[in-house]
Amino acid sequence: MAIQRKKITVVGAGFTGATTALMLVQKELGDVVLVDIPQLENPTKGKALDMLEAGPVQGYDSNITGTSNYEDAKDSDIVIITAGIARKPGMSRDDLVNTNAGIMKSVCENIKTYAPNAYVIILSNPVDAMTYVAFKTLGFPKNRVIGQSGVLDTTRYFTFISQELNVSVEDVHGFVLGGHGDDMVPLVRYTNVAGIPIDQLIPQNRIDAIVQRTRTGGGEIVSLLGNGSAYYAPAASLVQMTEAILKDKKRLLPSIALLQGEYGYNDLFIGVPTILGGDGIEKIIELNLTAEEKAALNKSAQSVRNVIQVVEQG
Ligand SMILES: NC(=O)C1=CN([C@@H]2O[C@H](COP(=O)(O)OP(=O)(O)OC[C@H]3O[C@@H](n4cnc5c(N)ncnc54)[C@H](O)[C@@H]3O)[C@@H](O)[C@H]2O)C=CC1
Ligand SMILES: O=C([O-])CC(=O)C(=O)O
Repeated sequence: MAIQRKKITVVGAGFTGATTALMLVQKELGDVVLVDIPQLENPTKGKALDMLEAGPVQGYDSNITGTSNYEDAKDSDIVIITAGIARKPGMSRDDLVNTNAGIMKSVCENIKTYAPNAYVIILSNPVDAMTYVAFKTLGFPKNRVIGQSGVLDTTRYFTFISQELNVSVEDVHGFVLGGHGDDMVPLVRYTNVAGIPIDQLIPQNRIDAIVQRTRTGGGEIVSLLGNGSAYYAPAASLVQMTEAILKDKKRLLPSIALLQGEYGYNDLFIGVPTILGGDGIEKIIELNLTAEEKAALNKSAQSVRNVIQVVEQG
């Protein structure tokens, strides 16, 4: 049988979804189907056609179509869910929970019907809880239901470190653990620049400031934009995760994964280091944490549990 291009569906054709779609075709990771609600079918088709027409200039052959019909997502290899409302200044991500839980359930019912073998990556906020809602609705195995937060939080952390030291972003390594909220845990002890621990390069008070700016990085953008939230770095993060899966790269990237005993948590979706490859989350990496790091992670885990409780009561 002829080799076929991969099929990637992006649900939600707003700021994050449309930007993700463009970055996916720019990298020729597959043909993209952009899905939004029926009331926005024409604008969704229009965005997709506009992106398709950039192909000859940019040199990509990936196809991209817009639709409100989930049948067009049939047999997708990857589904990325960005559907939902975004926060505005003064709101927390958790304020979105009730609206977005309803949207997530309806989207996942369709994905379950039309793309039962897909690897599903969730972006909609509050993303740890939305990944849990998606998992419950889809009924897919846990390796195929993956939330995005840590790649984004980590790329922000790296940006601030590289700016502080005036070094290439390519030389900064490490990651951020925990829920995608202001309690997230940038792991300073595991952060280095070309192998040199950052506490040998940056004074403690500046590290503390970078950690704090990372934790509130999403809010910083929300305040600046005034009417929505970040989309370029979130889209880039989704594309990196998609590429890791489609190319079976076995990248060690932070993902929101279902923990069943790892880090001492049960039945909790939260950000942890994972191996992302051709079978989705192929492994969760368990790190030794100091008492202080574990306490910080416990606090973040409790925040996620509180939001999940709202979902379950609603
Ligand atoms: N996890 C993360 O790191 C990040 C999460 N987000 C979240 O992603 C979500 C999307 O953000 P934006 O794209 O900026 O918002 P947006 O408002 O620009 O786009 C959302 C799109 O979802 C669509 N939509 C709503 N209900 C739908 C349904 N049932 N089926 C299909 N599409 C539906 C809307 O019509 C809209 O076009 C928000 O919840 C935001 O908080 C955003 C950035 C980072
Ligand atoms: O801050 C928001 O609401 C969107 C988001 O999750 C981020 O940019 O980290």
